[in-house]
Formats: sequence, C-alpha cells, structure tokens
Amino acid sequence: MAHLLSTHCTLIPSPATKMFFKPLNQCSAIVHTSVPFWADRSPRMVVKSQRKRQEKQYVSSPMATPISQETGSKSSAASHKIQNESIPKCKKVMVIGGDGYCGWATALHLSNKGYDVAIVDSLVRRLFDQQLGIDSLTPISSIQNRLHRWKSISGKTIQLYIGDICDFEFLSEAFKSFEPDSVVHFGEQRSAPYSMIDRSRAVFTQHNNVIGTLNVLFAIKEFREECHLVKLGTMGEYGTPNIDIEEGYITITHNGRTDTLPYPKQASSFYHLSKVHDSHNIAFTCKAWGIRATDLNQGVVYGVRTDETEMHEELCNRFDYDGVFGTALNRFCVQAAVRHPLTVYGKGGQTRGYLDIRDTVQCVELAIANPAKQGEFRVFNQFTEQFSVNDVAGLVTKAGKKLGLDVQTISVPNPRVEAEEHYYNAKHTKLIELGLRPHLLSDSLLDSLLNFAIKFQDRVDAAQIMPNVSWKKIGVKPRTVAV
Ligand SMILES: O=c1ccn([C@@H]2O[C@H](COP(=O)(O)OP(=O)(O)O[C@H]3O[C@H](CS(=O)(=O)O)[C@@H](O)[C@H](O)[C@H]3O)[C@@H](O)[C@H]2O)c(=O)[nH]1
Repeated sequence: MAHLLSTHCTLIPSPATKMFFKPLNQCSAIVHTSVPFWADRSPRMVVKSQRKRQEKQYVSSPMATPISQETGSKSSAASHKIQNESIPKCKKVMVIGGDGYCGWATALHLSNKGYDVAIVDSLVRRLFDQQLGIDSLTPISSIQNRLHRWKSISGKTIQLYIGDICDFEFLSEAFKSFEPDSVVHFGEQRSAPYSMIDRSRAVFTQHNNVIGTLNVLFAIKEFREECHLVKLGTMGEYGTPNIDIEEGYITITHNGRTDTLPYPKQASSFYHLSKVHDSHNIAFTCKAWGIRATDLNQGVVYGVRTDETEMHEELCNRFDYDGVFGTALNRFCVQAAVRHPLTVYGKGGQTRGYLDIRDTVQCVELAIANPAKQGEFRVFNQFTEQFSVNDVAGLVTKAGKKLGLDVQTISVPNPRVEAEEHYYNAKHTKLIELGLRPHLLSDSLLDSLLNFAIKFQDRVDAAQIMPNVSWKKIGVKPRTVAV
C-alpha cells in the first residue's frame, strides 16, 4: 500500500519488509561498528513520483540547453550561453546524491534554471554523521522539508527518489519513472579519511562508489541510451606527478610512436582510488556501448552559500568542519572562528586545485548544457585556483586579523601518506572555454565565510577538529572514530 509522503511523492515499500537503516548501537558519542551498517544491502523503500509521465525529452544536439527561468539570482556565464542557443522546453536531470554538500546546491541551481530535476539519494551521508558522532556546522533540514520549502519559494517541484543506487532494482525504477536526459552523479562516499578508517569503510567506499557507478552505466544502457552522464571525479585521481597535469589525456611519444592516452593515475586513498576505478569503467563503456560521459575532476570545494541556498534557512547547505568530512579551507575558517589553531598537516606544501561551491554548480550546468557526444569520454579539470595548505592558512590568518581574530597555526603530524613539498601545475581550461566565470577566492568571500563560521560557532564541537584517521594505522578491526 502506498503511503502519502507529500502532494507529489509517494512512498512505496519494497517487496522486502526490512528497514534500510539498521538501529545504531550508540553509546553517547561512541559508535560500535562490529556489524557494519552497510552489510545490509536489502531492498528498501522507493519514493516514486505520482506525477504523470511527461513526453520523452531526449536531446541529441550537443549544444542543446534548457530554458533559463532564473528567479532573482544573478546572471552567470552559463545563463548567457544558454540564452543564445536552441532551448528545449524541459530537460530532465537526475541528481544522484542530491542531498549532499555539492549535490544539494546543484539540484537547486538546476531547478532554478528551469531544468526538471529529480534527486536520488539514500540519505546515507546523514547516517555517517550519526555513526561518527559528528555534525554539520549549519543546521540542515530533512530532505522532505528542503523540497517543500523550495516548492513554496520557487514554485518548482523537485522529484525525490530515496534509495541506494547499488540496488539495481531501485535504480531501474527511478530511471524508468523519471526518464532523465542527464544524470549528475554525486552519489558517492566522498571522504578520503572516511575510506581510511578501517577495512570495512575501505570496502564500503569502493563497493558503494564503483558498483553504484556501474549500475548507473547499466541503467543508461538499458533504459536511456541517449542520456548524458556527468560524473563527479576528483583531481586526486592524478596525484602529484612531477610534470604538468593535463585534462584527462596526455600525448606521449614512446620509441618513435605517438599516442594520446589517459593521463596516469596515482590516487592516494581508497576513496580517491574508487574514482580512478570509476573513470576506467566509464571510459570502457563509452567505447563499448557508446555511452556519452563527462568526468568532472573536481578539486577541493569551499564555501557554503549559493544563490538558491540563501533564499531561506531551510534551504541552507551543510558545512563540514570535522577531521573526516571537513575540507581544508572550510575547516580553517571554522578553526579561526573558534580560536583553534589552524591544523596544517606536515610541511603544508601540499598543493591542490580549489573552487568555490558557486562554481561547482556553474560547471555542472555547463557540462549538461554542452553534452559529450555519443561514445565520447570527456574529462574536465574542475577547479579555478591552486593553493598549498600553507597558502590557505596564510589567507585565513590575514582575513581573520581584519575581523579581530588572533589566528594561530600549528603543524600537525601528517595523518596521511602524501607528498608535502612537490611540483603542481594542473591545466583547467576546458570549462573556461565553455563559459565558466570563476568566483576566485577573495578577501570578501573569506570575510563572509569567517563571519558565517562565527555566526554558528556555538554549534562547533572542538573535539571533532583534530584529525584522527591515520593512513598507516588502518587495520582490519572495525574502528570507533569519535571520542
Ligand atoms: O586540516 C587539514 C585538512 C587537510 N589538510 C591537507 O589539505 C589537503 C586537502 O585535503 P582536504 O581534506 O581538503 O581534501 P581531500 O581529502 O583531498 O578531499 C576533498 O577534495 C577532493 C578533491 S582533491 O583534493 O582530490 O583535488 C575531493 O575529491 C574530495 O571529495 C574532498 O573531500 C591534503 O593535503 C590534506 O593533508 C591539512 O593540511 N589540514
């Protein structure tokens, strides 16, 4: 029997009666993980749209773009590009992982731009917080409340499918029901430290990410062969080679013969390796089945606000600052706000590509609006600026001083195995060529991020700040991370 979830969504229990989420064995902040929750891959509830199916909206033109229905947000490079091109009435985008940090911002942005959006999410990211005893700096609403609020503010409906894409039956239903023209796939375990906690988290990360992506590829082949896959990869796939990093491919002359080959991969965590495995699987299926795909090798994302998430507090995005899910710049802003010394790991010369979350949403929109050709495996390096960890600490220190904060830095013994001083020069021109107008890291953005962190400083749990996952100490025994 279907239970009414909202005016436009229905919860349909799967054939099995088992609940998706096992009860947690929690004792204050300590999580016992002797029975990993992900051991249960039983079928789960499917949220299926009641909305009448619309006509198929396949778009085969590489320049096809959606109607821009921006409501009060600033115009972007993407919208300029969109206005000049042939515009389909409606273009359907499935955002897998649409309840997460990048996924939520992207789902709202695309909906605001006139795409017909469906979120597919297992909500497991929220469960990680509960299991590790950590929380977002910002209070975040349930996905249902988020979507109700978005509807009331924008008048736009985002469909919701709650389930695990590793469950092919669930994914098939979602595909057949929504019939996406593009799939944006953020639905992976995205923390390197999480994947290095213990054996079971390493296995979970690779199983979840690699099998999930394989299922998406099979679903496209089976149900929507024109559908464009926009897959979130990572700059971490390349590692830190002592030569320039190209965008996906490198032309090599060897023993007098020349070829253009996938750029060598040297990932340095089980998480980053899962993305390498994904890239190989996607590249193969583009060749073998003619899948069209874009791999967005994204750098470290910072920031929290986008035009849409700041429309209402119930649309607020998550902001991670803990040692497992928090990323460098966001962490440093929170550390500065609560007068915790900035935690530079090792020598601090680790250099990465960085980007503002407002550019993440812009890049995804550009990729969708300018799809890969049938059979093409495109790779874009998705970042806007390079910084070392010491650079980032220096910028936050300077911005903190302006706000009257006395920001200190400490060198923490590096919990990771990574080069701490190295050459780094990565190309990132393809998205610029498509029209990306980057939001470069500015004093005003740092001011606003610091003020944001100060606003929510009472929610900070200082015990979550120091890293406590070691690349070298990872073992087979299930580990409790929270103190
Ligand atoms: O308190 C900290 C936190 C991090 N770092 C260092 O900062 C660098 C970046 O670490 P991060 O935690 O900000 O980012 P990372 O673990 O690489 O992962 C994040 O950024 C990746 C892009 S990239 O780094 O691979 O380009 C994405 O794929 C991941 O999903 C996202 O969690 C690393 O050298 C790390 O050792 C510190 O020195 N101090």
